Amino acid sequence: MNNPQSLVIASRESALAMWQAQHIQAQLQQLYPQCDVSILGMTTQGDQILDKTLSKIGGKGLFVKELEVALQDGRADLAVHSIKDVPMVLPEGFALVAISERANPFDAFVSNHYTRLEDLPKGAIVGTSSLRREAQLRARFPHLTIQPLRGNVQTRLAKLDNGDYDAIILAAAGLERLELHNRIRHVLSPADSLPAAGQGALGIEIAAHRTDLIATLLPLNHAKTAACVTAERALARALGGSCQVPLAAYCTADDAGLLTLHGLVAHPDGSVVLNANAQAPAQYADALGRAVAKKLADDGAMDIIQAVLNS
Ligand SMILES: NCc1[nH]cc(CCC(=O)O)c1CC(=O)O
Repeated sequence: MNNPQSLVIASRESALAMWQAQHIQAQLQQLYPQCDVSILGMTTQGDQILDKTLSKIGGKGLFVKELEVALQDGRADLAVHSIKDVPMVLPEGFALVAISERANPFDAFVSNHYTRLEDLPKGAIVGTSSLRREAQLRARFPHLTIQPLRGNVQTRLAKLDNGDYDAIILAAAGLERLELHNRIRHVLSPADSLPAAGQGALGIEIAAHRTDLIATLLPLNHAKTAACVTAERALARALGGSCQVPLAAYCTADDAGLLTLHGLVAHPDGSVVLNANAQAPAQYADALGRAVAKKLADDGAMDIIQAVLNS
């Protein structure tokens, strides 16, 4: 059935999540002009619990669970997520049907007084609550002080502007979507900060029993992005990854469909950084992810990950 009468999109209520839901809403409205496409905004546990480090309270699933309940009970047809916030293994009964075209995949350096990471003096305070960002920063710039920073994008910027930090690291995509690109001083190269699996891409989730929606939503899928994100997520999944571990995965595709996947696992203190990469045609995206994960595991990644999970 490719002429839906109505589609309800479940979304978190943060400004970034709402922008993302509206972005998909506009695409669906263009595909199906007769359809009534609406957004159901919801607050999730992840939005409410701001006082603890996210990795200690259950991780990324906290941002998607309420949306999944709405999918399950039929209040919504699809959920739009930043795919980097979606756990590598979906709960039983849910499926990702589409991954839309990726925006800027990189991390951004944001500061009111400095232009680049290289310019920060010894002891300068950099805000991030991502173990992935922290580990890479500590390895490359051991003279910096890393301090936790949570909240939505606007909250984090307000904490920077208060003077609590000399600089903060945020995903470039989030800032660009919110028309805050003027806050970006410098986009970090993958060598300075390899991004999280799926960073900058959106994932469309449905309840698995809603097979009627598959054909409807398939046009939202961007094949090249989907192949890259599939490889990145396979790597993260093979290493038991979530935001609870300092893990990065970034894949590019050339015009012939050849994927190049980079993976990184690092100790949060920056003392060990493991890198691995490999190439494969797009149809082997999942195997490519597992192959790079295997290289990292052979180099000792599981010891680092276990130590972090036990700490
Ligand atoms: N962890 C929160 C989150 N989830 C998605 C984005 C940005 C958009 C994206 O990566 O697609 C952000 C903000 C950030 O990491 O700075």
